[in-house]
Amino acid sequence: MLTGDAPHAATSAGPIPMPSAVPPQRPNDTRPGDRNPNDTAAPGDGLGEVSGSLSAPGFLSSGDDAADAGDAAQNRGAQNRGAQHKSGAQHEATQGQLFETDPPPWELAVEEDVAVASVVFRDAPYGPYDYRIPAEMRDQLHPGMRVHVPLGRRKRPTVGWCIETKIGSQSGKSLSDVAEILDDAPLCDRPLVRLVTWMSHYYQSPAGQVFDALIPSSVRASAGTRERTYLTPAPSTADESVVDALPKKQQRALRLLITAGKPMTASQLMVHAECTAAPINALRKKGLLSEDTRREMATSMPVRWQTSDGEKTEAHELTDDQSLALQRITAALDAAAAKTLLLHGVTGSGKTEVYIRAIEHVVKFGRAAIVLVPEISLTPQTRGRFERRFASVAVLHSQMTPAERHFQWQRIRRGEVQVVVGPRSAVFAPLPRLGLIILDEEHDGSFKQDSQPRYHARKVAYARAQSLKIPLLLGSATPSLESWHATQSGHAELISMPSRVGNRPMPDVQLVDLRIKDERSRGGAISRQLHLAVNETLRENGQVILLLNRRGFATTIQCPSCGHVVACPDCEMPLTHHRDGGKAVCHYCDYTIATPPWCPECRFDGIRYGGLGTQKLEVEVKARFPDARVARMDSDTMRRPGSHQKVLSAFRSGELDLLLGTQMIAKGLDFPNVLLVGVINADAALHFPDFRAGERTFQLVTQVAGRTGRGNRGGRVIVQTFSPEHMAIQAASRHDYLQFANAEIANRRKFNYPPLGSVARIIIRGTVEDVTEATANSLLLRLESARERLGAEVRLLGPAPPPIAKLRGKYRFHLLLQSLDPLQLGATIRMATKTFKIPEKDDVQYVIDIDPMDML
Ligand SMILES: Nc1ncnc2c1ncn2[C@@H]1O[C@H](COP(=O)(O)OP(=O)(O)OP(=O)(O)O)[C@@H](O)[C@H]1O
Ligand SMILES: [Zn+2]
Repeated sequence: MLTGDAPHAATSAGPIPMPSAVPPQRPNDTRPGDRNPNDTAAPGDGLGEVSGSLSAPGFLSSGDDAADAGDAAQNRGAQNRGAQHKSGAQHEATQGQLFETDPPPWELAVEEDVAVASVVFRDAPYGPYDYRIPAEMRDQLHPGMRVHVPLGRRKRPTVGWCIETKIGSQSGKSLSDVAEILDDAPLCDRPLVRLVTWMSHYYQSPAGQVFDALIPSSVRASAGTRERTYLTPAPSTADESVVDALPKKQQRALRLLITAGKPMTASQLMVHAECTAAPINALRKKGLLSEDTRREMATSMPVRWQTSDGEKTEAHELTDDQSLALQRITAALDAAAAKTLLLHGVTGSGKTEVYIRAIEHVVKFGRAAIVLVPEISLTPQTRGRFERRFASVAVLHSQMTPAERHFQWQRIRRGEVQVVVGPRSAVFAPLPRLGLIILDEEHDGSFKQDSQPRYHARKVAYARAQSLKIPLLLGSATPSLESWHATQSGHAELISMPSRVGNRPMPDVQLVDLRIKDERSRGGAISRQLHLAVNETLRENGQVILLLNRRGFATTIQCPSCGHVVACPDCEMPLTHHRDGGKAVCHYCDYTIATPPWCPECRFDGIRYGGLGTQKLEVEVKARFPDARVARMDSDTMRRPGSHQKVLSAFRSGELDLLLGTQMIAKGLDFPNVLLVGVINADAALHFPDFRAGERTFQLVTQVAGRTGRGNRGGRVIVQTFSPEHMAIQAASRHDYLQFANAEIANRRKFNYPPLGSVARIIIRGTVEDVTEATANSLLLRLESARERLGAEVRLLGPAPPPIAKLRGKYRFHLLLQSLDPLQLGATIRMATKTFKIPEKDDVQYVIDIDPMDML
């Protein structure tokens, strides 16, 4: 979400126009296939099929809800799909075949045949292109390895990824040769290579770039390793007379190496034989030593993190809800089926304990699990909960050094790890015997990557689980509508845990209507009720959490005389005033200036800071409650590694009374002494021009409310809002997920928004505004003609300037595509962009975002 904790409501821009009716497109007799035989992104046989079958069930990508939507056009879509895709059982079978490991093709080969490698590249041209595999490399080259190959007319040596090895025909003789193999072993196994090609196809992102997302750069660069050369006696030394004929020192060194019976480096041998380098070099020259160079970790990695914030974790005796949930999960595990399960458990229902038990079941059978969590949840608390229950856990997080990351990756790949816990990229963890994937807080926005490849970890996890025939477990107190809808349409199994551990009641939520003047406090952000409640809580030695989802001090800097708003020259967004350091900062690009003392337009002395950020709230809190020990948690105060942990353990141990901050404090925290949660402005995200605004607001309020009432002392919540009657806020105040989900699904159905239909977005950006717009328009024309040629039912909207119309000095336009069928959507874009070239002088780029999570 760019650089801000919460992007500012872009008040100047209106909502993206979304006409309410889908213009009916005449369906063609021939339904568009989703793949093009020449398509670079779907190389090889059947890979296009894979993408088809993975998205066909519509789960998380929507697309087959047509049947329950009921109108004629939609039913037509359903029939089409019926014809295209096989029924459940058949479908399973196809998928099984697709994911089976093929035998190495040359086992079946006839002699004249040529071994060929398909290679993809990071930069254009992306490939895949075929290369001949020289005979001596045949046994060494496998998919998932990097190679050096000549590329282009000038035969420029280029690094590429091998995605397939196969037998080519005689014409293969004209192919260039693979020049060099760069890896000793594949960096990913075949199912992962297939995942790459699927992602490349589905997200329309070059496979070479997907590999880069999959394999950490630290692994590609062998961070923290060095090359060492090991010596062993050469075969000729088996002849005693050869050894006997050597000078004394050489003899001694060689005999030592022979009796050692294991390889040694030259320096090890020097120590053992108490000699200098000279005799060893002499032996080398005589060919009496075999050398073997290997790359290995420079040192064993120190474990740098502290595994606890002071919480004690023992195994709990399961509640009835937990036992039932666990039974359903273990049944899926035992059935070895690619089943998706949604664990909908209210806040504090003990979902983590269920995950741990499920993983114990997996580990018992020698398999391993991945647990994906939002980055923000990678607190010592989460770590501790897993690390204390399993012998071998790898926690991946953003503050690891490259060497640590590489070290963990190697451990994981060697099969030494039972559980990998990490943010979205951990979905690619190369566990050799993966048995279960879990997404905790599966609704969280951080699972979507906002740079190429713009994948969603839930969808990728789904694809990986399907291909390996293992269960995928999604957990949340506020499931995404995508996952919820999947349970309603039979694509996922719903497991509910409707009550809290120990039958603790859900906290009482009180709404404060900020429209009523008396409710607001004069000049401050804290209402009278909230003020009283904080005081009362502090008197009882309880702890308080206050949520304000906007960082900084003041969110606008405006001149009261001429109305000028100080804005970023590159993004045209209002700058946020940060009191520490007296800075004005752009939350989109981090552009920073000293806060202007007077109006830069009219020189009026008395510029005003409007709006409210966490820094200002902190000042107010300290003034109102001078005796309280207060800490602020937002991305400004949490920059340094370990700062999170420090504040949280101080809060747990009771050294702090009040924690205020952005959404960082809303998630996952489990502190029994929090008796009061205050939400300063629940509507902050409600009026965004985004169809998910209501969903985000519901999730945020429900999640932060869930931080209280987790101990024996109860808890309550005060939510300040200008829209107390809004459905999302009403439902959150009653902890009523079902009411929210049903109402929201009905809303989305009106416009076929996800999860009922699929959306894609193309962002076009450039340095000159009208050139950029013209490019967007010509892309639109191509999309229209592709739609026509494919007979695809796709709605096209735009081009229009998005709410962030300028970013980092570039003008932006976007096009939105909507369809009930993700395959038609993908095919239309693929066809339209296939040969779309923008002249270099225009300086315009475009990015495709499939299933976008924001519209900014
Ligand atoms: N069976 C049990 N008996 C007693 N305590 C339990 C049991 N299961 C879990 N707990 C405790 O209940 C608390 C809440 O559990 P947990 O944090 O897993 O909830 P959660 O469902 O993940 O909530 P949230 O969605 O709010 O993060 C924890 O302190 C946990 O140790
Ligand atoms: Zn900016």
